[in-house]
Amino acid sequence: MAAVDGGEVDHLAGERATAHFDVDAMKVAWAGSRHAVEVNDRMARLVASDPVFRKDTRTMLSRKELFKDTLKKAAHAWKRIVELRLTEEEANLLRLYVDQPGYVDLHWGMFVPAIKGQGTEEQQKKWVPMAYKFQIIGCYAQTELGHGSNVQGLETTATFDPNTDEFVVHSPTLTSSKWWPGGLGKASTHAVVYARLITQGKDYGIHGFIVQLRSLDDHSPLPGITLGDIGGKFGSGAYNSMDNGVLRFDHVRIPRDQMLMRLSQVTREGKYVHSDVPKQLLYGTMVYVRQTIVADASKALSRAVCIAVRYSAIRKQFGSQAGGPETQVLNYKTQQSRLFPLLASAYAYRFVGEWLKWLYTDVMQKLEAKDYSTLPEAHACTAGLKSVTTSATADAIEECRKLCGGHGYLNSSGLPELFAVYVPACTYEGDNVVLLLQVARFLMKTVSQLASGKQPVGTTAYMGNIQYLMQCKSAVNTAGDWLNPAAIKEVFEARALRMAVNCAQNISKAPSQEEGFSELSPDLLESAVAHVQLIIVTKFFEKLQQDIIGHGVKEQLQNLCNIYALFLLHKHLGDFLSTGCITPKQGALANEQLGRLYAQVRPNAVALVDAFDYTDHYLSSVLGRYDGDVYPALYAEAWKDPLNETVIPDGYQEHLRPLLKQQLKFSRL
Ligand SMILES: CCCCC/C=C\C/C=C\C/C=C\C=C\C(=O)SCCNC(=O)CCNC(=O)[C@H](O)C(C)(C)COP(=O)(O)OP(=O)(O)OC[C@H]1O[C@@H](n2cnc3c(N)ncnc32)[C@H](O)[C@@H]1OP(=O)(O)O
Ligand SMILES: Cc1cc2nc3c(=O)[nH]c(=O)nc-3n(C[C@H](O)[C@H](O)[C@H](O)COP(=O)(O)OP(=O)(O)OC[C@H]3O[C@@H](n4cnc5c(N)ncnc54)[C@H](O)[C@@H]3O)c2cc1C
Repeated sequence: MAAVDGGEVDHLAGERATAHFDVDAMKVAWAGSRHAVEVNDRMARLVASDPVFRKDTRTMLSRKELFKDTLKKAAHAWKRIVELRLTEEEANLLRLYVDQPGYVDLHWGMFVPAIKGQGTEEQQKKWVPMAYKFQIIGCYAQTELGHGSNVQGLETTATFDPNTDEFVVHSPTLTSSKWWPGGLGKASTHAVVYARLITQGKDYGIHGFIVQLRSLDDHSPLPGITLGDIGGKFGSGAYNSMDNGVLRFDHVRIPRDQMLMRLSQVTREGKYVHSDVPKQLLYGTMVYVRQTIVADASKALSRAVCIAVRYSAIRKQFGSQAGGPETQVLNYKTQQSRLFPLLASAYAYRFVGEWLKWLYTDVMQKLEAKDYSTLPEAHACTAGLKSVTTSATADAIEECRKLCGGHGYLNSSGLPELFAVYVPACTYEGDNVVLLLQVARFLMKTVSQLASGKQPVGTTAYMGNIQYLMQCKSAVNTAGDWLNPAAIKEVFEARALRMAVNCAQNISKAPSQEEGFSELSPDLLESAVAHVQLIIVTKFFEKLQQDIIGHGVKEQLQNLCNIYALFLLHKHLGDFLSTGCITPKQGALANEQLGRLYAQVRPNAVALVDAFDYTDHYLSSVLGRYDGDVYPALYAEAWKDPLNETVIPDGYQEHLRPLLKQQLKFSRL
């Protein structure tokens, strides 16, 4: 302890020695089980030890080289999966640790789930085995040039022709071109295409269809199909490994049985039949993926935080008196107050992601039993958590870059690429603002039902306590009182409910519900965020109620949970004050307690990021190396840049030499 506070520990081994908890047990808490630690570790090492999966020069490749490299890695990964007879769990992890976005993400992540979720048993029997053996490659073609968020506004048509028992898929306008689907540009042979179903002259809205795009013999586009890549994207390397595509149909015919018919059918005669299931199940694949994106947020955030914490323990600046050692930047209170809430958020998102996976599985089981009652909550939770965790994670990765100073801006820090790959998560699978407005809509509905005496359940159950929560005053009197979970939960519940009720009251004053919703939408966003943050805080507390084993593990998690909650309270102090949930004095006490908690985390910080159990290969950061040997690695990495392949740069003879020889002179000189 003294060594850390005194700034004498100058390498990571020393940092690890100051930890007050059992790191191996924390690895289990983080991964979910001992089995999960073992399989994660095995797959990460398998990838790290395979030269085909190297990624240290990735940011120096041209787009074409990068794409070819992605194809190579995907094929090699598949070869290893088959050779080693990996289970589905192992195969998913292997792909995760390959860590290069590519067509396989959409094939496994959306194409297969769309067929499983929306196809009949017969359709699943036909298509899923082909997809599982990679005899076909699929993508998810929903978004168009003119519409992404407004799914009901899509323009592609699928018109039933009873004469031939086929659908005719067509792109009637430029804006109806499919635009963005990952894997579509160059790799996919098939797509699940979302189009307006038209039969017997009537438009029945958006439905899914399986459409073959490319020949299975030579990969050329099938007649009537125009397709390609939509062009380079943000950042070097990064998401440019993905072939996001454009696709147009010119009266392309597909058999009737390639309409995904689990939710509704078109008969041989062309009659439209809708099963008695909610039509929102059409959006089921998006709900599934949003749930996986929350788990991904904790992965991305923990990677960035791992890099920033380790480097902050190595990096020293100032503080040297009379030749004494300088201070580790991790010892600066400002560095701690920026970094430790992000560390706490990584753990918070991990646990809420775990819970969301449970919720999703539970909802799916209920749907199988034709109980659709929990669908709105599943939608609100997945949409809200996707939105809040991805926005915060994107901001946090950028903050970690800044926390690493100048070196954080180098590609070799791993942070620029991580940011560029991650930031579109705020947009794909639903723009974060659009999704929060869905949560707000759900909250307004719940509030309006309170008057009729309907008891809210699940994550809105707290709203049932409206009499108390609308008028309660926090009893916090000292900084230490903020360590009481009940005190924290109460103010988070009161804030969320009061914000929702304020919005509902203001909407009710508008000429119409719709106008009120639109006018109040900025406030509704904040109300939705307050509700989602309450869910995250609550699920962290619930995690602490579980059986957590290992010396000191629970105590560390308690600290992180309190940091997460009190950091939010500090950041959104305006909400808590304006709704009268706390007084300014109580706000100041929360901040005081935060400072104390940071001091408790400090000696454990490096061990807390070690518990993520990331290999150096997965982190791909010279700053985040496990051994902390940062400077030689930074120095060596610079020499790998193609610019350093020659001492004299290309272009010297044409452009530098003439300049230096002053053959071009200003006439006035
Ligand atoms: C392991 C591998 C993983 C692979 C992928 C992993 C990570 C991602 C990696 C890379 C990215 C790769 C892929 C990206 C893919 C995509 O982006 S696919 C395209 C995604 N597109 C969207 O998300 C579009 C967003 N828009 C919408 O979801 C809807 O259009 C919207 C909900 C905004 C509005 O729909 P609309 O029908 O107009 O709705 P209403 O507002 O009128 O609502 C009608 C009622 O339906 C309820 N509802 C809406 N959505 C859902 C839903 N998903 N589930 C259940 N219910 C839903 C809504 O609440 C309304 O209910 P009430 O009438 O109020 O009761
Ligand atoms: C990297 C990446 C991968 C993708 N992969 C796929 C894929 O595989 N398959 C696929 O089908 N699609 C894919 N997409 C498309 C993606 O799903 C859409 O881009 C996303 O849903 C957002 O829709 P949009 O582009 O139409 O945004 P827009 O809706 O046009 O958003 C523009 C702005 O308008 C605002 N806005 C829109 N509607 C409202 C509203 N009602 N109220 C207030 N503000 C609003 C938004 O907040 C945003 O600020 C991908 C996108 C990206 C970036």
